[in-house]
Amino acid sequence: MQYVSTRGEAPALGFSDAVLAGLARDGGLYVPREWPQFSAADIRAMRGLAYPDLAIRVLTPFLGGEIAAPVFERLVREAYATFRHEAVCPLVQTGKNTFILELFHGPTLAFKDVAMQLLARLMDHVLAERGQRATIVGATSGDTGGAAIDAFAGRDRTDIFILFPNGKVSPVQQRQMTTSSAANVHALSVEGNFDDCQGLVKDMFNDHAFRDRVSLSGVNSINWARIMAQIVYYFSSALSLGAPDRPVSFTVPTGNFGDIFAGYAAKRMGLPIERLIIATNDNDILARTLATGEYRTKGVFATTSPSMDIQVSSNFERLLFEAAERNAETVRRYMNGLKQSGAFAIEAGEMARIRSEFDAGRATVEEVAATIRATLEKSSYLLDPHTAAAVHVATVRASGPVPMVVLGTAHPAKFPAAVEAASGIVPALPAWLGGLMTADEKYTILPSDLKMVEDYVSRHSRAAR
Ligand SMILES: Cc1ncc(COP(=O)(O)O)c(C=O)c1O
Ligand SMILES: N[C@@H](CCOP(=O)(O)O)C(=O)O
Repeated sequence: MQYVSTRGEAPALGFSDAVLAGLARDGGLYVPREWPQFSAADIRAMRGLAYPDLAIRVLTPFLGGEIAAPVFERLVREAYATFRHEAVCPLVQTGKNTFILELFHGPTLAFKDVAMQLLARLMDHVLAERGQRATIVGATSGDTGGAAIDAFAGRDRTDIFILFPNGKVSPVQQRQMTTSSAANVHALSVEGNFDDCQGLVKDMFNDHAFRDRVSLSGVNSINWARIMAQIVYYFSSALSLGAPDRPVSFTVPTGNFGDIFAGYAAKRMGLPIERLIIATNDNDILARTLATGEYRTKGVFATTSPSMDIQVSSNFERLLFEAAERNAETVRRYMNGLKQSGAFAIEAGEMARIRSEFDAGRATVEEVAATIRATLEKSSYLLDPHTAAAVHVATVRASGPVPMVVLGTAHPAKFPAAVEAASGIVPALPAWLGGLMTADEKYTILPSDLKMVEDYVSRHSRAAR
């Protein structure tokens, strides 16, 4: 299996190189050259598999034989042994034909753990085999950072630098990043918003001299392995609801478009998915794009679902590549438009292809709060604000007999203030995180300035030459 860049000007790479590369050298994102295919019979044969066994079955074709089967199996089993629920990602029924796929039973209570626990082990393995070290940078609007720090803390072959927007993440999210005592962990509070943090990360990758000097790797969903690992839970939930003999739809709380792109990938691999519904908060660039055919950035609003406070939705580039029938020149043109004027218009044929697979809707802060209240009253189920945004959109958009699965992307205890304001209930952190709110914090505040961030990373990375 080879991986190609959405911008067509970087070399195609094998699996291990694509995982270490993160962003392609032409600024594009890696995607598999072709989608592995599972027939209905293959999918039927997956019924009843435990989550790690299913992950091994679904993900092995992506490895291109580069990781020995027993090694991969061990890494997968270790990754999902960190989850506190036996099913890893359980499916909970909340209405007649509606389900929440709970993705928050990992160490940091967000769906990011599902991919990050595996990615850290894969990277460690590849680096150890090559006798190399890497410098990892990541941008977070709150959840990726904590998950990455948990997964990489104490790993000798990597130093990890997480950029989060100063004052714009929840206190629980911040402490999950700032209370690690591991020497290889660096939490950087950037004076800006998430898009600034993500822009800095991409600029570091596009500064090739810096990139090579520190052996840069990334753990955001620009890294193919993040998307790859997230494909598995689309299979697990659809199988529980009768796949391949019964189609399923998904509504996904969306920011950087990684999670829902994993659903698109599952569909391309043969999983019978009827609709993929993008749910945004007030930062509704993707809902507007689906409605108008134009991707146009505007200011970012702070909402009660901060992890989705995003304008530049990285993985939408992967969908554009597919919608343009893998024409990298079209993707380059769109991305140049985005860089120069903050906008680009998507051609009609491409928009039609996107609309044939996706719907989109948004939930305002008030609608999120009302949904938390209503779901508690109706189903005795306490939602976090991100999942609530998706439940609202699913309720407005879904109809018909096809089961609707909403991705439950975070535990409500990560956002106690918003959940309490909406429901009157203060969700408690699980016992294993009991000391989080009193532990000492350690972080560095930096301006949103490429040179200053690069200097900091260079000075603190053991991989820097
Ligand atoms: C809790 C939560 N829900 C939803 C999202 C959006 O996911 P994605 O960025 O993959 O679209 C995020 C951030 O990524 C998140 O942390
Ligand atoms: N919402 C994310 C933003 C980064 O997304 P990623 O999936 O590309 O890592 C977060 O919580 O940090």
